[in-house]
Amino acid sequence: MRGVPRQELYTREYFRDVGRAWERFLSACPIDGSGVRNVVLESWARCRRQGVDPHRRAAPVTVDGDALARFYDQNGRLYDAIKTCMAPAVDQLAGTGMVLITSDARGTLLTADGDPPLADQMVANRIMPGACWGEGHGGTNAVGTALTLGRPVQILAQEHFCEAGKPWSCNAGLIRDPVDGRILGVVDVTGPNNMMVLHAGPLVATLVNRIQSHILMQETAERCRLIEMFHEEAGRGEAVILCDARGRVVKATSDAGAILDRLGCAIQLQPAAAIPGLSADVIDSPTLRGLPEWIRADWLTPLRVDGRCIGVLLRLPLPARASTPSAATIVPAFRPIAEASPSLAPLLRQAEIFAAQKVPILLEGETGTGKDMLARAIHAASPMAAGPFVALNCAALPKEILASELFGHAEGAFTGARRGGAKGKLEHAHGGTLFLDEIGDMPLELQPYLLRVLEEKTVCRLGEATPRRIDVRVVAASHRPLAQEIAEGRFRADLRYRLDVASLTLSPLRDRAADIPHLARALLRRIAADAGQDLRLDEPVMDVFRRYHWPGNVRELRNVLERMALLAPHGVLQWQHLPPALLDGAAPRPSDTVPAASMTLKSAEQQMVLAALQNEGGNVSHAARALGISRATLYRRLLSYGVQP
Ligand SMILES: Nc1ncnc2c1ncn2[C@@H]1O[C@H](COP(=O)(O)OP(=O)(O)OP(=O)(O)O)[C@@H](O)[C@H]1O
Repeated sequence: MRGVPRQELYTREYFRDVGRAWERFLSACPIDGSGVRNVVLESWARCRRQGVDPHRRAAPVTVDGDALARFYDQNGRLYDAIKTCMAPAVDQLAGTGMVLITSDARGTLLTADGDPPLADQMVANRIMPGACWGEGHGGTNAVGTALTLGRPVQILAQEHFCEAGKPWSCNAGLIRDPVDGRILGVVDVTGPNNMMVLHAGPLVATLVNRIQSHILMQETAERCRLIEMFHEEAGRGEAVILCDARGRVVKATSDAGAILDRLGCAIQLQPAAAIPGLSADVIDSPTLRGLPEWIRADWLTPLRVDGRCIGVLLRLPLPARASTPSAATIVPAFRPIAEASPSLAPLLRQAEIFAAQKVPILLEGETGTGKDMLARAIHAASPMAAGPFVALNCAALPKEILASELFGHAEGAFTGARRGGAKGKLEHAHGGTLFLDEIGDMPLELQPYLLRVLEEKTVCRLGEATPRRIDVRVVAASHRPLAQEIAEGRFRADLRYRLDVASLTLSPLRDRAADIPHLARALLRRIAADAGQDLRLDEPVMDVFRRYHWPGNVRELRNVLERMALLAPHGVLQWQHLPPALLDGAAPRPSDTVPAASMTLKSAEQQMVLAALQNEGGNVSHAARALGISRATLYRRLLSYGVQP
């Protein structure tokens, strides 16, 4: 094998040698020293490896009929540029003995225009839109081989691997994206005349340049429009990345790179760098298929012109909140919970995903942790939101009444049954959500019936045999872990498995001390709004709140705040308004690192001091006197407990 000087390429002898070498190649005979160009021999070897049929007389048509219109759409920008820039050359093809071809990046032809006398031969070999001349389909040819090698290529007559190409010589150049250099497609000049095609290089290069310049102009105009939209849309202080329709970064705020790092996306925010998986196609797909996991759907703002997505704004969560989903990035139904309890953000993210499905959801958590509130938010965030939300407490009713409340009853089903029968909560909740609170207290005998309803999605009223179809999402809650109820024989394992398709456990307030200030302020805002009064919490009170054990969880916190609000004449809730139980119970928690003995002593002293102050109505002098210490000592003590006198 050797490189062949250009002037020898179009001699009769060369083509005779190439023809012989091809025959030998097909019969698997050695062809060393055949004189055929390396670029051709290497391509033949690739074709053989890919199983291309050398006797193929026509390239395969891979896109036709309705698919052709979609194909032009998908290559919209390239196709427009080709049509605009090639029109003058196409108009002058008559009498030239030439064909002008363009293809996409796979070698599927977008256009094929020829001198009219060549039309029949073009059709016979499938030099036409929709036919694929990629090397793996059409064998060695300028379009396919240029795409494979990533550079301009000429392939002359016998050098083609398939018979379909042998009547032609072709000269191809690559169209590259002017922003990132990616190959977009090919321009190719083809004809039966080797000489003419060999000298078509400048024509190919001119057409390629025109097409690339046209695309560049379009891209530049679009980027300017995107930057305008960026300034209109992005708020001050936001961390935002602006990407074009292919996910390529156009602009980013200075903090965006660091946030991306933190989110685990290792890309450098340089011009033309692309965010993998972020493109107009993904954004326009109904389920955002292909969107990388680290990007949340609500961080995306598609930017459209005439309905077409030309780019996207990616709003990143700010650094302090980047490790967990922030309240701002959580769907509105869950936002009040997230704002009051930031530590619940990961759980709410899961709830958001569960809410979107119709699966049963099980909520576990101590009393007062917010199960009822979460159930309502799940309903509001679900596709059933427009339907009813019906709640039933399974612990509150005797067995017979609970059965009738849940399943409904037929007329005469039992003494006292309603005339005409009555719907149960399951039927009332049709098209919506049924919240079964304290499910762990549902009598064992009723549990199989509920299980059947969940499995068959039908309900039979008591005293009736006809099943009625219902479309209900069940959210069940239990303040006792159901696993323990099953172990003690009070709950059926099969019902738990059915309910436990998606389960969420709300942790007790004492385990999320960081939430306490947020919760206290959120609850106080609500109490203040109800009372039509301005209410404020003194910081020392917050310290007591943080230390307290909260057996009644959020409900208890709300009750404490309501009580304090009643006692606070000027709307400032201070430590002297705290209920004694809180002062008594605000001893340091076992998790504190103070040694046990000193902890007891310290807490006893603290309780004594605070109780004295409370007894004296907050008067420091009187309390100091009652305790037998100086005012200065009392102040020092209070400061050491974190209480501002
Ligand atoms: N994250 C939260 N943000 C604001 N308020 C909350 C939150 N969690 C709970 N609450 C409030 O606490 C109170 C108790 O909540 P909820 O009734 O939802 O608890 P629960 O777990 O269902 O209690 P139970 O097990 O006793 O039925 C309600 O007033 C609720 O509004």
